[in-house]
This record gives sequence, C-alpha cells and structure tokens, in this order.
Amino acid sequence: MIQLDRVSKTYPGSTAPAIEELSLDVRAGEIVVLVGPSGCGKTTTMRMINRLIEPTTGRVILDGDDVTNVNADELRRRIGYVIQQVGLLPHMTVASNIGLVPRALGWEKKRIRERVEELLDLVGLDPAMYRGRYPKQLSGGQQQRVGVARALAADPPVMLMDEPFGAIDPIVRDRLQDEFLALQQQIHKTVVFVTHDIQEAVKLGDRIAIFAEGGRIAQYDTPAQILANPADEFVSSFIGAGAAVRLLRLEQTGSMPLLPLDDALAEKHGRGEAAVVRADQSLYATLDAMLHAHDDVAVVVDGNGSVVGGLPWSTVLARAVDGVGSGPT
Ligand SMILES: Nc1ncnc2c1ncn2[C@@H]1O[C@H](COP(=O)(O)OP(=O)(O)OP(=O)(O)O)[C@@H](O)[C@H]1O
Repeated sequence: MIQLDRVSKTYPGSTAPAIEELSLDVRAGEIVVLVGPSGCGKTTTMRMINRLIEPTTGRVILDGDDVTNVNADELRRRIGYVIQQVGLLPHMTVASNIGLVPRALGWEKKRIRERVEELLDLVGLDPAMYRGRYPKQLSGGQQQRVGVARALAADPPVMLMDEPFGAIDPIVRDRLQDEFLALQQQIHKTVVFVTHDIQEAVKLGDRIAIFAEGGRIAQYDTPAQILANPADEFVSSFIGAGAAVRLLRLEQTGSMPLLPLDDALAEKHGRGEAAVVRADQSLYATLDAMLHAHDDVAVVVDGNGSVVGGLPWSTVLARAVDGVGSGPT
C-alpha cells in the first residue's frame, strides 16, 4: 500500500541527512507505528508520505503511484492527517472543521452535512451537542476526536497520525487508544502512527518500526517479536524494563496449553471461588485474576462461560520469562 524506497532527506543548511536510504513497506489495513527517541526522523519520514516534505532522493509509492506525480487535492483525498496539536481552526465550528477537506473537494452542502453527522457519531460525539461548538469549548480528548473525524472526512484509505494522543493525560489517552483500535476494526485504514512511547507502539501497532539516530530502522517487526527478540542493544534498551509484562499483555490466554480441571478445581469453580478468565483475555488479565483470587491456577472459559481448561500460574510465568530474549513467539 505504501512503499518508501530508499528515501533520503537532507534539510537545507544541514550537512548530515535526517533520513538516509530508508526503505519501509506498509501493507493495506495495518497499523504501522514509527517509534524512537526524539530527533531520529519519525516525523520527517511520515511527512514525506503526504509530501509535506519532499525527499531529497528516493521514491514514495502510494498504491502503485509515485506520490510526486499525484496532485495535492488527490493526495488529501487519499491520505488523512492527524497531528498532536490537532490543528483545529479556532474560529470555525466543529462541523466546519470536519468539513474542511470535503469543501476543498467541492462536495455539495447536503453531502458534507450528512458526512459530518456520520463522523461525529463514529468518533463518539453527539452531533446535536457538538457540531456547533468551537474548538476551545471542547476538552483535549474531544478535540482529538474531532481531529480524527476531520482526517476521516473524505474516507481516505490511508491515515497518518503524528503523536495524536501525545498532549493528553494518561487516562484519557488510554481510552482514546482503545477507541481508536475499536474504530480501526470498523474502518480498516492503512495507518502510519508516530509516537515516542514504546507502550503506545506495542498497544496499537500491528508492526513497529524502531527508529535509531539518523533515520536508521533498528528493527521492523510485530510487537511480540520485538519484545521477545530485540534485534540489538539499542532496541533492548529502548524497550527498557517491563518487556516481560508487556508480552503478557499481548498474549491471549487461550493460546496457552491448558489442562483439564481436576475435581478440586472443578468444585471450587462450582462454588464460584476460582479465578475465572475468558480465553480471549490477555495473560496479563489472567495473572491479575489469579493474584486477586489468591490462586495458583485459573479456570479458562469461552465466550459462553463454558469451561475450556485450567491454566497454572507456572505456565504463565514460564511464558513471560521464556518469551523475553529467547525463541520465536
Ligand atoms: N525543517 C527542518 N530544517 C532543518 N532540520 C530539520 C527540520 N525538521 C527536522 N529537522 C531535523 O531532522 C531531524 C529529524 O527530525 P524529525 O522531526 O523527523 O524527528 P522526530 O523523530 O519526529 O523527532 P520528535 O520525536 O522529537 O518529534 C532532527 O535532527 C531535526 O532537527
């Protein structure tokens, strides 16, 4: 869907390139997160995709087309863009802000109005309550939702998101991340997402590109692979402490080898005293349930509450310890 083909960028006046010979493929419908320390070229890379920045050399291919041959209107229709400061225009209402790209594309008023309503619903804001408000009459999280709605206005297949939740407090941020993942289940966009927060990257990314100095990609892989098999010292130190716990958050309980319940556990479950987890919950949730129940085994159930098997504490711990720094997941 998006291919960066040996792109380099040297800013005017600098001697060293910000990005050098970077190649990266993003598949249709996946969320790719660019993560890395400040100044390593994440934003530069992202902006070369929608041509806010022109590469010095190399090519950016969008769905088979070299973006340098696509005109600006067409690019805006194909690529939505969300940034940290949201960039909502303060003198325009929520509805006008969301309608920005459709207006630029010459849509009819009625179509724009309907689209705005639909988008406000999609991002969880009541249209009657919010369409007439100005940005300063919204909370940070609400502004961010409007920013997402605006980027989605012309239904672009691609979304570029540059630290969209960066300026938001941790609790709201967590909720916006959940909402964004739920939204993505419905809209299946191809998303390139920039953050410097590895936790956010692990939570949101189908794949993560870890950037090092000078726009070098130190590792490009799934979150589970990166946590379990960091490519080098730089990646390990960037992941930092807590990789084992994060791995537990990624792994589904039902993917573990389960044991049949013994009589004692079955009875305990019957009395409602056992730790119970759904197979689609994470190992992290399972560990949490065991700790709360003061139990060393959890009863795993399916979506209907039927017992699938038992999962001992030792299996969960072994997964966390073996997962980090060893074989494939
Ligand atoms: N307009 C510019 N002119 C000159 N140098 C620039 C310009 N924009 C960025 N740079 C430099 O290019 C490098 C990469 O910057 P970029 O903004 O892409 O990094 P980043 O990884 O997104 O950083 P951050 O996480 O801090 O946003 C940095 O060294 C930066 O100083």
